[in-house]
Amino acid sequence: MTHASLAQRQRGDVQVHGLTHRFGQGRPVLHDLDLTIRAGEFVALLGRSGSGKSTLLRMLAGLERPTRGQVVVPANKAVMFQESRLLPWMRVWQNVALATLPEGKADRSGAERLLGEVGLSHRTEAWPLTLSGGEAQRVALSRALMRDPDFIMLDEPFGALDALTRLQMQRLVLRLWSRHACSILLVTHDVDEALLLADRVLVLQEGRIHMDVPIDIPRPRHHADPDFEALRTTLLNALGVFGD
Ligand SMILES: Nc1ncnc2c1ncn2[C@@H]1O[C@H](COP(=O)(O)OP(=O)(O)OP(=O)(O)O)[C@@H](O)[C@H]1O
Repeated sequence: MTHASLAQRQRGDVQVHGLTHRFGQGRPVLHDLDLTIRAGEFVALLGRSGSGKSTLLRMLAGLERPTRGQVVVPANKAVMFQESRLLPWMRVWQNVALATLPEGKADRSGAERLLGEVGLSHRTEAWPLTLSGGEAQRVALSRALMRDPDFIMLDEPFGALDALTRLQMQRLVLRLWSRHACSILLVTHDVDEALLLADRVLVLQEGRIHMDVPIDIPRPRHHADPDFEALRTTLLNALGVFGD
């Protein structure tokens, strides 16, 4: 292996080999899955409800151990969920700075800088319960970025937001991704969201990768672009939407 490719792997490749998982004695939820996410790549994971998306994300996040197989993930990683999971008794900046506490000190200026990046400079002193849903997710994004992670996992991060806020958040994620040069795995139910954001879209079906589609449309992307529409049809077909 060359120095360059070794450095790249150390910086952030995610590698999954032969991953199989079952809960208890049930049938496998993930079947012998292989997957690579290259450093800096933005991958979206689509799949019908119950196809195993969150289970795969939890394995990558180290929250669940696979029944069988190998998972190699950068040590410096972060996860963000559909709920912001902020601590209500801490101010916004403290919730963000909390991510650095394992290193021993609360980095207030780092937290405030990131809150500025997500457009919340004016809310650093606020209590989480006074935030809108979109603001709370911006705080959660800042917290995820606090330790300058190589790999971020986003599990339906905008699923609970209204359509307009969701569009704003999608644009924000793209900006943050290009600025912070990390890899991202986005779990979503939203085909358009996957197509707007990702370099590559994976379709998970009953625990297997049924489709792996590179999205070669230049950014910024538009819903009405014919290539976008063609890929939307392909992905909706793969999800079985037209078969119901
Ligand atoms: N802790 C658990 N114990 C038993 N079964 C589980 C557990 N977690 C998930 N499952 C099962 O594993 C399968 C995959 O679940 P998972 O949550 O990964 O799907 P998903 O694709 O993320 O679904 P959704 O889009 O609805 O969130 C489902 O059949 C689910 O019932």
